[in-house]
Amino acid sequence: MELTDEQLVGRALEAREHAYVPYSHFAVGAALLAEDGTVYQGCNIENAAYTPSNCAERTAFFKAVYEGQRHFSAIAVVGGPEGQPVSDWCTPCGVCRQVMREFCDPDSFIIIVARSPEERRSLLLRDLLPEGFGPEDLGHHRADEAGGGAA
Ligand SMILES: O=c1ccn([C@H]2C[C@H](O)[C@@H](CO)O2)c(=O)[nH]1
Ligand SMILES: [Zn+2]
Repeated sequence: MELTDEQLVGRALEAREHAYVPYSHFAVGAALLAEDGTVYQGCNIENAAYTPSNCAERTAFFKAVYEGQRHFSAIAVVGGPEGQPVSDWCTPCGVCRQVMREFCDPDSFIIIVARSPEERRSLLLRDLLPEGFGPEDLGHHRADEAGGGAA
């Protein structure tokens, strides 16, 4: 049975529980849906040196790519002050939008931002990263496709 958007947000809320955020105290969770139906969860992971911090969205993408996934349909993202229920929208940062651009079709990949499983907004990657720079701009096909590599 296909996962609903509501269920994907539930998985993002679950992931948020694992956020390691001793510096910002802003906890984020993400749930990335691969085209084969597998869900990869991610949380933000901060660092005393600050710049090595990783967002929830990228944690989910990097877990998935490591597991061999290259095709994705959607990601749900929830975030807010640690220890409190989510009460506002949390949209992906620019770095995460660029990571999405590497693996996802801007015209079909959906970013679901949510305050709760019931209160959601669905955004298209194209609208969050207009005229983005991607693999094709370097003459690359998607790396997993036949004939991948330089065009
Ligand atoms: O969409 C977002 C926005 C922020 N953060 C993280 C980065 C940092 O750890 C904290 C505050 O910016 O939230 C995410 O994980 N995803
Ligand atoms: Zn980010």
